[in-house]
This record gives sequence, C-alpha cells and structure tokens, in this order.
Amino acid sequence: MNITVLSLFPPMFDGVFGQSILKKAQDKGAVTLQVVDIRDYADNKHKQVDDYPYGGSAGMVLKPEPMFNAVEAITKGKQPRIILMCPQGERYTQQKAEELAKEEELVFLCGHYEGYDERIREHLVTDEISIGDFVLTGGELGAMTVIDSVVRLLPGVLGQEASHVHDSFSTGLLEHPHYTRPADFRGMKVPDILLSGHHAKIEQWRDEQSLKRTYERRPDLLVDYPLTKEQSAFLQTLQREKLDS
Ligand SMILES: C[S@@+](CC[C@H](N)C(=O)[O-])C[C@H]1O[C@@H](n2cnc3c(N)ncnc32)[C@H](O)[C@@H]1O
Repeated sequence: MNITVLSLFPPMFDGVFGQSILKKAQDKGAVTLQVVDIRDYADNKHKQVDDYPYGGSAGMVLKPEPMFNAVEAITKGKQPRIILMCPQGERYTQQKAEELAKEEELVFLCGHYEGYDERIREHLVTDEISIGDFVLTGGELGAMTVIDSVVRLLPGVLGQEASHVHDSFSTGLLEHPHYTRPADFRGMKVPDILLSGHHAKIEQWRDEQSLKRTYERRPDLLVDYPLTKEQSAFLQTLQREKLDS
C-alpha cells in the first residue's frame, strides 16, 4: 500500500512514522509512507496557503489551489481514495479501517486553522473522516491515528498470527482481558482457568469475558451482534445477575 499525507506540518509525522509497527511495516515493504508539504504547491510568490474567509469571521481558511495542485501532482493517472480529515466527517470505526486496508493507495488531507475552502470537500475528496466528536487543531493527529489502525491490518505486518482478528471491534465485541506472569502479583491472582491448560475451556472463558465486557461497557455494540445460542444464554445470565444485584 502507498500512503501520502498532505500537511502543513510534515515534521509532526517523523516520530510516529519512524517507530514501532509503522516503521516495521515500511521496513518489510508492506507500506510506503510519504508526507508532502502543502506549501510546496502554493502558486503565489509568498507561498501563502490560507486566507481570510469570505463574509468575514474569525480564523483563516485553507485556500483551494495548493490542495488541488498537490493532489493532482500526486495522483497523476491514478484514482486513489482521497480522505479529508474533518470533525464533520463520518465517525471512524474499525470497520472503516478494514475497508481502507483493502486499498492500494490512500491520500490524506490534513486541514488546519478554521478549516478549508468548501470546494475541497465538494470536488476533491472521496471520504471525510472524523476521529471523534471533538475538535483538534489540525488533521495530522487524526491522520496518524487512521494510518496506524490501517497499516497494522496489512498482511504480514503484525507477524505470522494475525492478532488483530481478536481485537476489540474486529469481532464486533470488546476483547477479553489478558494476563501474563506472575500468576500471583501482590495477592492479585490470575483466574485459575487460564492456568489449567484446558484449551477449550479457556476459549469458552474468553468468549464469555468478551461478551460480559461488551455488555458492561458498550451494550450498544450488542444491538446488531449475531449472538450464538450459547452467547444468548450467557447474556441472559448476566442480565438476571444485574437485576438481582
Ligand atoms: C480547528 S479544526 C477546524 C474545525 C472547523 N472549524 C469546524 O468547526 O468544523 C482544523 C482541522 O483539524 C482537523 N480536525 C479537527 N478535529 C478533527 C476530528 N475530530 N477528526 C478529524 N480531523 C479533525 C480537520 O482537518 C480540520 O480542518
């Protein structure tokens, strides 16, 4: 996969792209990550990329020319998804990460200041993504978040066993709890079942814990979740326990 980010602050990406899974994914050849300075595509003498809003109001607005110029130069002959980071966009989910991970080429546009000229949204982009109902200073942190979540899904990036298939949201539920050594830490003990070596029972415990955790923390995820007969029965037990408590 090739990912290009358009930003007014390219150095912000140095740390994140140069560490951990994003670095490994590049080293393995699973992804190329490129950050382009929008200012390089400004077509005026002073490399101005923003201007006052028509109609007047506080803040500056990103001009259309640099964004259009940059996208046209980068995408020559290709038709990649062009993703605008935007608090007014579709709220980002694991399902969207899985969808984007199937693409060969992605381009991210990071806004700044008060926002960007509306013609960018209307005529340049294919997707608008919000990483949550809050406002960041710029699209960079959002783009990093989306890129990280997409790249870890690419084949081979997380190693032989694709551990992300068990991650929260990938299954539709929250993931079960994890424990590691020591089995007894200051009197806080690891559940006996995990030390039993009984794989089928451990799987059942994990499945139930995943359901319990989702029921307690994110019951909204259960609304459309296709429960098995066993899961329905376990959920009813949890509901009865709640009523009795
Ligand atoms: C200060 S914000 C502009 C907010 C805009 N005035 C509004 O109210 O919708 C500047 C830029 O940060 C990015 N941004 C802010 N919040 C975001 C969010 N929740 N998700 C994705 N990008 C965000 C966008 O690229 C946005 O253009």
